[in-house]
Amino acid sequence: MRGTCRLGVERERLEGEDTALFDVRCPRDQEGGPDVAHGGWTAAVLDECLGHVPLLHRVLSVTAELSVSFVKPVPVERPLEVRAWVERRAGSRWYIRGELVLLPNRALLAKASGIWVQRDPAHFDRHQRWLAEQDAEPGRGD
Ligand SMILES: CCCCCCCCCCCCCC(=O)SCCNC(=O)CCNC(=O)[C@H](O)C(C)(C)COP(=O)(O)OP(=O)(O)OC[C@H]1O[C@@H](n2cnc3c(N)ncnc32)[C@H](O)[C@@H]1OP(=O)(O)O
Repeated sequence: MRGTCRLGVERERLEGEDTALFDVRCPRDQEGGPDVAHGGWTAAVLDECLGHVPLLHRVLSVTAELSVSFVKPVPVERPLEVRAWVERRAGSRWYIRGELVLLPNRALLAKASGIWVQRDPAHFDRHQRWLAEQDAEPGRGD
């Protein structure tokens, strides 16, 4: 699959059954320090890539938990790669891990693990109904 996204994911592909590879480049406008990515970009791109693993299996899911280790500063506008793989599945939960590396040497920059929960296509419609209830009853909070 080819394309671009605002996070700088340029290409994604499955490698075997349970691993996906993503060509990534941090856009200059995601800079958080001189020539390095904002940590929010690193977390977002790992969320995006790890969350695509169920999608590549035609399963819709949302992120329930995400943990990120920032190992090294991430340079902007350099070729990077994310490798994401399924650690295990339990019920509707997908436990997924991933790493962000600097090409060509594959030096580790960040790693992540998280839980994605399978949803049906009505997920966002239910959310809109919940939001309308919130608007109808300000102060309720549940
Ligand atoms: C998705 C449909 C999309 C359609 C359009 C396509 C667009 C393209 C795709 C776009 C993609 C965009 C993607 C994005 O941008 S995702 C954006 C960031 N994430 C979110 O917005 C998620 C917000 N949270 C929720 O919606 C709910 O809290 C969820 C859905 C996560 C759980 O809600 P709820 O609690 O009501 O669900 P349930 O009671 O039925 O439990 C279900 C299962 O989940 C397990 N569990 C729950 N919480 C946790 C947790 N924290 N850790 C571990 N596990 C947890 C639970 O044990 C159970 O497991 P099992 O017993 O079944 O095994």
